[in-house]
Amino acid sequence: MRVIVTGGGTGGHIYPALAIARGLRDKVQDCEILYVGTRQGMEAKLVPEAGWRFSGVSGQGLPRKMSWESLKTVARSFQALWQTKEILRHFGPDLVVGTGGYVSGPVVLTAAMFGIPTLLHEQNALPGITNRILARVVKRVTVTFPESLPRFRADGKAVLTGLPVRPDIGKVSRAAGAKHFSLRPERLTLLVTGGSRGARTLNQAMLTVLEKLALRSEVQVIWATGSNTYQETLDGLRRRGIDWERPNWRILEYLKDMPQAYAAADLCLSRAGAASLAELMAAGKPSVLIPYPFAAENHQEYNARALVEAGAARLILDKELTGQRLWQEVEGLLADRALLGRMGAAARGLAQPEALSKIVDLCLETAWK
Ligand SMILES: CC(=O)N[C@H]1[C@@H](OP(=O)(O)OP(=O)(O)OC[C@H]2O[C@@H](n3ccc(=O)[nH]c3=O)[C@H](O)[C@@H]2O)O[C@H](CO)[C@@H](O)[C@@H]1O
Repeated sequence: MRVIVTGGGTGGHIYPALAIARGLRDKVQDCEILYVGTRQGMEAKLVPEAGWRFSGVSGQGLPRKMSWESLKTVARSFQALWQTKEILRHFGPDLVVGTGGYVSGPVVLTAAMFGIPTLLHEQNALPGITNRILARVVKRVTVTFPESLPRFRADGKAVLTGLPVRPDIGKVSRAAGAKHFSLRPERLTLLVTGGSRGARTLNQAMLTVLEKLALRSEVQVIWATGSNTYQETLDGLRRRGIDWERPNWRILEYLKDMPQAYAAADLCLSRAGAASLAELMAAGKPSVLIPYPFAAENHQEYNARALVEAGAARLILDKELTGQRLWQEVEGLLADRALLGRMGAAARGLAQPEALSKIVDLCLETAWK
């Protein structure tokens, strides 16, 4: 069986696509997978590094206002359609799976036009623009939240599956996770990520948290600042006179090894993108969530509420986030291991461990029926 998976722009579209690729390869003997992304997107680096075959097409998100620059973008989009046609002709897929983000558009659309079976996955309760348009031409749509079903349901294509996470998330032992980062498994560990691109406000607030934690060597920290704000974050630490190169702190641009990072963590501080939340549930980790306030229709806050209501997470709104407020929450939670345990169990209770196998089964059904 030959499958093209496509999705890009941010980790929230890329990792579900990689999870589906892995699920298909594990289930189907001789399954050949090709990942198609843009040459500029995060996927161009992440996907080959994860060991998958990758083909890049031109293009980036479509502009909202017309300008000379945006005309060039439209031209690149036509180029992407042409390049996609060539990729489809050479690879000859039995199925094309799209997980959203700009690149999904030309790839899934062209495949559908050639009569190749197509399946989409939607991560958010409010479907993104690419998936809303593509839903009209694909054979199947799989969704994370029941609330998005009515937006696709008219022709009965949409199925509730949950969000597929990388199969090793939640399967790595604490000892192996800590060892991976050369940390000590018996010590309390804080994991901090601002989604796949980092979060400036969270990074700012973290400076105060680290100022406090600098006095507590028994707490370990793994913090991915995001590539764009790594340097300014280190400058911020320097300005506050905080020596960040410590044996118990790992401050990095990006974590390629989230399964190990979750395994090592006792408490996670995070944005509330749909993939991050599904992973927190799969790993059974307590969290403090700071939703990105400018996500379409404030969907990150909506995403976060389910965990908060189940007692799995605490919520801090971005506009209320200060270093002091974050420290208050972190200090209180780190002091109560029993509470962390209950929150972690509540998170695990929300996980949808069958999401990946449901999607893989639907992929096979879509390709072969
Ligand atoms: C600002 C914005 O609109 N963000 C959207 C974007 O977020 P974003 O791309 O940040 O997506 P998520 O938070 O859902 O997922 C981030 C992914 O990146 C991974 N990761 C992150 C940091 C790191 O150092 N290493 C790493 O591997 C996480 O494990 C996760 O798999 O897509 C999500 C899914 O469509 C949406 O719900 C978010 O609202």
